[in-house]
Amino acid sequence: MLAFDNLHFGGGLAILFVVAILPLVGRALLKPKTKYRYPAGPNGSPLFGNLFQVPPKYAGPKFAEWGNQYGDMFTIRLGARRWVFLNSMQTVRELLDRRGRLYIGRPEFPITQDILSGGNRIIMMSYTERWRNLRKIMHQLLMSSNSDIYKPFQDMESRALLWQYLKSPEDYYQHGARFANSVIFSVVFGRRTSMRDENVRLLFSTIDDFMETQASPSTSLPEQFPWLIKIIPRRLQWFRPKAERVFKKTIGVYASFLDDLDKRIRQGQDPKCFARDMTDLATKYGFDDAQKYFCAGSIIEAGSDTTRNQLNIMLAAAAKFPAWVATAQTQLDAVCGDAKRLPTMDDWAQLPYIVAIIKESLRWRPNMTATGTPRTLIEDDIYGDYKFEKGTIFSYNNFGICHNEDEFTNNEKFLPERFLNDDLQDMLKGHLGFGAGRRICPGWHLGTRNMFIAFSRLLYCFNFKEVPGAPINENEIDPLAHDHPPFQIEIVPRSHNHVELVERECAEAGQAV
Ligand code: HEM
Repeated sequence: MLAFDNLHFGGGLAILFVVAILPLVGRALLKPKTKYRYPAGPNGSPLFGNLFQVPPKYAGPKFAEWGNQYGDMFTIRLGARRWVFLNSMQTVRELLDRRGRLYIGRPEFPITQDILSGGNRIIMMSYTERWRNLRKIMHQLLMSSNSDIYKPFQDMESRALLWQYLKSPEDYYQHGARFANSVIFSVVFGRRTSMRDENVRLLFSTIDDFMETQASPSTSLPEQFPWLIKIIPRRLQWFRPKAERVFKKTIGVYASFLDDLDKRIRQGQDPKCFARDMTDLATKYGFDDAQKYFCAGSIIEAGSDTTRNQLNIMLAAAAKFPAWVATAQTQLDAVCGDAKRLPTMDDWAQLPYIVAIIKESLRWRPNMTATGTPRTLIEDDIYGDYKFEKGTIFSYNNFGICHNEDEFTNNEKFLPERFLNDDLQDMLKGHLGFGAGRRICPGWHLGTRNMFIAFSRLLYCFNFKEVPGAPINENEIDPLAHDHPPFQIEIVPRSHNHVELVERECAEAGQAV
């Protein structure tokens, strides 16, 4: 979808201006640069390239189709920029992993990063010293040796999750959102959250604002023509007022998290949380206030929505393919008995099937990134017959690879068994759910532990069914469904004993939020 929704008179003028100069720029773009050689790809229009062939939502199947047509790689042009898509696990491993040093930048996002995020969102940051410092802070916070620190929060919040599923299963999507948000908020700011918190509601609305603008490569016309921003007079930039408003709102929400922490400390509380160390580290690296706010806020944002979506994906798969749920429950019952006790993180080694479910849920449907996450090449590179120019954008064709029969047989089915192999315990192997190379998700360890505790407990205590007359469309699980259910689903306790177990073990955690 193009960013024409709030078009006003200034916007109209700007578009006239753009249309007038595009032919000149188009000619320059089309000039062949014989030094470089790129994989083939679908034809597009001279000026906009393939921009209008990309569906604005749920673009995965279109990219899978191109992947099937062109093999290992294909090239498209979105606006002014050339994108190469990698269509096999092998090319992703070779280019993004083995040559990760080169494939480490991010493209320019002149609206969603420079204006809407004030240049501060780590996910869209180019390869700069600030990005390197932020990654160091994230690693310090999220490294696996810290897992004992976040384990109690995951235990408590997953108990609250079960309680809420029991009491109001129709709000399952909100309970998942609260679970994910409260774990990361407790780790970073030392406080649990509830969906009634105004700040949590505002946080999710800032994520929506951001994702709506950024989600698809074709979301916004000027974003695909970065030079445009530089030449359109500022007062004619029709996208700017909204982006600036969102930036202001986002900074306000993030600042309120740190202000609230300061207030609690002044009141004599001594919350043990990472925000305190993070602020010291950010000061050490010379971050200004906005950069500090985004450092904390980005972790909350990244840690909340991804786990929430992953829960929705697992639920959809459970309702559509009940056979694997029965296998999971047999293993859970063997370890925890008949509603005797809840699974815990210490059961990890005895529950390999749950670990396989985590990996299959990351493969079966993409979380936020059906078409992968882009990165830019920071030096020229040669691969086989191809020669790529520095600055070219690369992405892994996430949906296309995961739904290619040569990579995954019976790819449409949810089959955790496919991951029951020697690589089972390497949570980054065999799928692209956490990305690849040096931009890989730094929160993968926390993310997988979130999934383990939530998946195992939910599958132990509940059954999931499609609602008659409302089949789940697994190709359209809305990743931004904060205020409405992404699909209808029937959630029922497995037995009276399981109800009693949840009442007994989870009431305290659940009633407090
Ligand atoms: C189910 C859980 C999660 C999934 C599926 C997920 C997925 C992803 C993906 C696909 C990327 C892009 C990687 C790339 O470009 O190759 C990413 C980046 C990132 N993730 Fe996660 N993530 C999850 C949980 C988390 C958590 C819990 C945190 C932090 C608490 C986190 C923090 C980040 C950050 C900061 C980045 C940006 C890294 C960069 O650009 O350098 N994620 N994540």
